[in-house]
Amino acid sequence: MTAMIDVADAQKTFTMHLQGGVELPVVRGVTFHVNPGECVVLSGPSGAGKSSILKMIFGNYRCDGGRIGIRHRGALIDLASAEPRQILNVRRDTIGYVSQFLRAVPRVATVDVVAEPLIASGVARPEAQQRAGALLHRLNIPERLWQLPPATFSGGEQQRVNIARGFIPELPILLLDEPTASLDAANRAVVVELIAEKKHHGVAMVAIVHDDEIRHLIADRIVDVTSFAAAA
Ligand SMILES: Nc1ncnc2c1ncn2[C@@H]1O[C@H](COP(=O)(O)OP(=O)(O)OP(=O)(O)O)[C@@H](O)[C@H]1O
Repeated sequence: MTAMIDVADAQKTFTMHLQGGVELPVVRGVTFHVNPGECVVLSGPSGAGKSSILKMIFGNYRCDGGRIGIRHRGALIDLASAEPRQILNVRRDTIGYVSQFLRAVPRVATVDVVAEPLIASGVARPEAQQRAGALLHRLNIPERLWQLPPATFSGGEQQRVNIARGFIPELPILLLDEPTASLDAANRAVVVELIAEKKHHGVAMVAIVHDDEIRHLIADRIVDVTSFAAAA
């Protein structure tokens, strides 16, 4: 099977320019792949480099070496050496990222915050809003809140809006950074279902989850990043 994500020997060292150029090696030799329809969960203790690896795959952190192979519109491209414009194209058409926190534009109604990625990809506004509403409904955001901006919502409500916004586009790769962190059991179960549906549609996912129960429910494989820790 052709992998959607193929990371080979990737490494990252942070250079602390404000601390006299101190070098902080974080990971090296990062090697794993993700097939379509598969969810790989990164495990390892706090500070081991899980989020850094996710950001390397999203092109937020540039690698110092190795390859981040991404299947984009049928061709394999290396994000480790890609130009910024190509990274933006990959984010538009191929890789979605669900971060832990919602970064919403002020004064935009919740339903539009969720619908926006679909509208940006060419879906007509009424259909995008209808699909956004269906997802908000599944995630137990009451309809009376849909026209309000999410800025004043509770932490868990904001996270569910964020999940809806992250899951709504139909992209072939999805990166999940603690998608269930502040959710109750019922909403955690909805997220597990949404992940299962993405798998069914062939989406390749890389996730960070600290909850052991969720990890075992969603993981097809677990990659322990401790083995990639760079010696300081
Ligand atoms: N932008 C950055 N600049 C400098 N150091 C960084 C940066 N991002 C991460 N690090 C360092 O890299 C190491 C790994 O951090 P990372 O967030 O990837 O770990 P993690 O395994 O995701 O941890 P946690 O489970 O606590 O979120 C940490 O020591 C962190 O301080």
